Order: sequence, then C-alpha cells, then structure tokens
Amino acid sequence: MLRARLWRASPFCKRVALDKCPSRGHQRSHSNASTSDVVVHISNSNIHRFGDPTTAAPVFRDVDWIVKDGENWAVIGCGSNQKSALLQTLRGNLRIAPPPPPPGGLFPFLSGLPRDPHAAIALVSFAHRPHSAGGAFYDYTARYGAMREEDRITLKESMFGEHDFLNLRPKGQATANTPEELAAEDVKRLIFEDLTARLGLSSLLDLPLVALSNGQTRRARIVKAILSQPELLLLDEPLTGLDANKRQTLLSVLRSLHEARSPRIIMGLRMHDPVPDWITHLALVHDGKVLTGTKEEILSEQATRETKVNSIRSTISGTSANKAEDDGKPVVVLKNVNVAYGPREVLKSINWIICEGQRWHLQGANGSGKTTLLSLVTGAHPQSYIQRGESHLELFSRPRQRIPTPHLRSLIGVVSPELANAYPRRARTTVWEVIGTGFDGAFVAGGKSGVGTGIGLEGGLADDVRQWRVSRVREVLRGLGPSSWVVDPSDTQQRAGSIELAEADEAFSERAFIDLSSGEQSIVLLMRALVSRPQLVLLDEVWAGMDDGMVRAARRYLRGGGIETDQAVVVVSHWEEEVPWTTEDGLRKFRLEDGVGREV
Ligand SMILES: Nc1ncnc2c1ncn2[C@@H]1O[C@H](COP(=O)(O)OP(=O)(O)OP(=O)(O)O)[C@@H](O)[C@H]1O
Repeated sequence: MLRARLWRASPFCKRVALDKCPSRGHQRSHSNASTSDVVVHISNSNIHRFGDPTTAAPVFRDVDWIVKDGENWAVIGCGSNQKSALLQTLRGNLRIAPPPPPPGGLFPFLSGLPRDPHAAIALVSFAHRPHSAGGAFYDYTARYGAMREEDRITLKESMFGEHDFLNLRPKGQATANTPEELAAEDVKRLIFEDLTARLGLSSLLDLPLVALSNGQTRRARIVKAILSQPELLLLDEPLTGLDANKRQTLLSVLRSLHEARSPRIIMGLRMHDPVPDWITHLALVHDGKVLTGTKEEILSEQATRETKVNSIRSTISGTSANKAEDDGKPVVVLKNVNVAYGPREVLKSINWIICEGQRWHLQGANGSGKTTLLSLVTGAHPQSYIQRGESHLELFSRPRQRIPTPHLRSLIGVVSPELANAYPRRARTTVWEVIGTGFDGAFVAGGKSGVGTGIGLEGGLADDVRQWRVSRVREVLRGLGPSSWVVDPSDTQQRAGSIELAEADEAFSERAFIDLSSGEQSIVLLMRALVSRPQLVLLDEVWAGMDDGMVRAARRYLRGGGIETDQAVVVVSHWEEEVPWTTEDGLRKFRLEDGVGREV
C-alpha cells in the first residue's frame, strides 16, 4: 500500500526521480484494489448540520451528486457559506440523510483501500479565516521586527525539520528509519522540491514562516496539503489573494495533479471567478439546492438566473460614486522610503503622496511589498521610525516618530487579512462593541455604550461625543447590516434617511462576534474601519468570505456616501473589478514591482 501511494506521486516521479519510484505495476494494482470509478456518491439526500433537530430545515435538499473518476469538478456558489458547506459535507462535517449506502458509501472509490476515509480527504479553505485563538490579540506585526523564537521556524524546517510545524508526521512518530519510511520521506522531499519550484516558493525556503506574504503562505498551505498525500483534495477558493500570474501557474499545477490523480482535486470557486477551462463539471449551490451537471449546462442555467441579478448589479454600478473633492492636503507622504531585511530589499526608494479625497488602487504581484508598504503607513512597521534624511515618512503632516501609535490607530480605518486573523474573538463581545472599538482603533471593547473611551481622555468621553459615536454605530449598521444584504437596493436607500435600525440590524448588533460566519465577521470589521469617518481608510482584501449580497451592499455603501469626499482610501486587491471605484470616479493606481513603486 505504501508503495502504491508513493507511486501516485507520479508526475513528480516522472519528472525528477524515476529510479526512486515504485513500478507502474503498483499503480495498476492500486486501481484494481478500489471497487469503483465513482469518487463521490450522494443520491436523493438532504444534508443537515450535526446537532440540528430533525425538524430543522436542512442546509441542502434533494441532493443528487455523482462525481466519476476522470471528471473535473468545481463547486460554485452565490455565498461562500453554502459552497463551503458542500465541501465540508465531503469532509464529513455535515450529516447526509439518508446516508449513502454501503459498501461504497459517500466515497465508493475508497472502498477497496485500507485507508481511513477521513485521512484520505483533505480540505484547505481560503474562504474562511482561521479564528484567532481565544480572546488575546495576536501581534501580527511580529514579522516586521524582532521575532519570537517560535516565529523563526523557516518554511523548509516547517515541512521537514524537527519542528514539523505543518504536522506532516503523525504526532509521536519517530523519524523515519526503515527502508520503506526512508523511501517515503525521499519521495515527499522530491514532491516538495518539485512543487515549491513550480509554485515559486524555492527562493523563500529559508525565510521564517511569518515573513511570507499572504499569497506565498497560501501556496505553501497547498503544498503542505499535497504532501500529506490525500486521495481527494478539496480546495476552497484557492485563487483568492493570488495575483494573475500565480493564478495561472497554480491552475496548471492543479490540473496536472488532478489528471495524475495524485491527488484528485475538487475546487470551490466564487460565483464571479472565471471557471478554469479544464473544469468539465460544476455543482452550483444556491438557495439550499445543489444543481449538478456539465459545465455548459450549469453555466447556461446560471446565465438565465444572472439576467435578473445583473439588472440589479447594473443599477448598483450605475450609481455614480460620491465625487471626491479635488485633492486636499496630504495625509501620507513617502519620499525615498526603503525597507530591507538584511540584504533582502523589499521596498526601494518609494515616492508616493496620498491626499485627502483620493481613491487609490495599490497593485502588485504576490510578495511585491503591498502589505509592507501599508504597514509603514499604519506605523506598525518598526522601519517606519527610521526613515530619516533622504528617506522621509510623514503621516498626517507629522513625521512618524511624532505620532504615538495609539493615536495613529484612531486616525486610520483598516481592513486587512492580518487584522481579521488577529482580531480577538472574546466569548461575549457583541457586534456593536466590535464596531465601537473602531473609534479608538482599539481591540478590546470598552467605554459607556460600548463606543470606546477616547485616546488619552482621563475623564472619558463628553456626552455629545458619545452620542455622536452611538449615532455613527447605528449609521454603519443601517448601511451595512443584514437588512442591506437583500437583493433589492431600493429598500436600503429608503432606510438610509431613517434614524431607526431595522429589526434585523438591531438583532445583529447584539449577536456575539465570535458566533458570526466569516463573511459576517468581515463586514463587521469593515463597519469598524468606517465608523469613525477616519481621514484615511485602508481596504486590503475587503471582500474575504462575504457572500454576494454583502459584497453588493458594501460596494453600494462605499460608493454612495459611506466614504466622504474628503476621506482618502487605498484599496488592495488582485482583481481590478473588486475595487469599488473606477478611473471615471477618479481612481488612481500605484503599482509595486520588485520593490519599486510608481503611479500607472
Ligand atoms: N521579516 C522578513 N524577512 C525577510 N523577508 C520578509 C520579511 N517580511 C516580509 N518579507 C518579504 O517581503 C516581501 C513582501 O511581502 P508583503 O507581505 O509586503 O507582500 P505583498 O505584496 O503584500 O504580497 P501578497 O499579495 O501575497 O499579500 C515578501 O517576499 C516577503 O517574503
């Protein structure tokens, strides 16, 4: 069995070390061992969450889904929650009723293999953010400065070193020493070297894990999952956060893995992601239903549905954006700014001025330095203090070192993957309180009415300031709360003038942040970033995890008054169409390439 599994790393074996691979015969005996060419089998079943009473509505009704070996499937969905729920079903995290019958069960192709089906199916999700552990704030700025010992583990060590950070070796298992174990480790190493080269990670192997950029980390997570040699790998939104070139590279690597069945791959895609040309079949998840068929059938079905949604979308994109003021005074000034880690230069002599009222799209490939640049602007990067002489960093008309960090945090509204991961999930913190932390740029709720205490104010907030803050929390809840996620935008527009909160928004404000879906958490963090009407708003991967209704509501809100004409905004996204403003609205673009930045 071990040798059979090793063979299934065939594309690598063929490319790099034929002599180390077991013979082809083993592949045949492996395929003969399984009794079916059906990979997934769900027939006329409902799918429920575990623990839901039988009376509760199922997550999906009347599901018929058969995936045959050799077919190339993707799951697409209007909201990331339902799409992810279908993938989670394949991981055994939801209950299928009636369950697929033995002997094949849910995965007939596994029935002849002496392998725990649970271990044979791996899921890597980029749609959902990991919850930060407990209530503490995880200091994500560690990557920029002095590192803790556990943060020094390199990408390579994490896979093969004593740390085994990525858990490649089952706990308690000693280092390999039998010939078979050594051969298995060898093949793993070959897979690792081949994949890291193809995914552009080779030059990063000696970097600490925390130093990797988002896109680099995502590719490393996929390598890790493949090294665990699953039979079926589920990748939920693997393209999110990758630049256009890396998306193509990843897709072609995934295709070759899938065709060699090492492993088979099913992808989850967002509704607006382009469907890769090698995908032959789609499962479309919508309104508690799973529609399955060939790509052509499902896309034509979807085109009919889209006609309605598109007419709504055009209403939204047709809404003219709040016209920004002519450029106001500078909010951020970078002159000849540099960032280097030893000999590794990440930013080289950056010149960029961001003024009040401007809308910027910050562009650049994975690892080009976007997050690093924004960390200078937020003052989180230690090297923001040392830009002196020729190099100069001025924030809100003052040199960085003259603004205390807590004050700076209160002046900038930030949404970013790092912040979302680090934001504490305390058991009893409500949505209202999380939004309220935005006024002081804090991470712990506080103050009367849950709207903060004010920076450096000994006696707390004056009554009129507190009232203004309360009314602002209500305003963002009205603009971005659940009642705005409905399809018809006219309802929200009508309510915009009202001071009352809709019942749904009121109830939402009282919910515990920790209990929200990742998309709901994302939109709450957007409310937190906007609530104080900060002079500068940084929106880095702002749509992560949000479903279509939330994305539409947020775009509508940002374009139609949620951002004032004198506020400056920087959007970071690898997808041009995700930016809420266009060049017609005055959008400008700043591009980083190999550490060098310029307006394009
Ligand atoms: N402490 C460090 N030591 C060495 N290199 C580092 C360190 N921190 C970051 N880097 C490198 O700096 C480069 C820029 O990283 P950054 O996160 O700014 O990229 P990015 O443009 O935001 O990428 P992405 O689009 O993937 O999020 C990366 O190549 C990264 O590996």
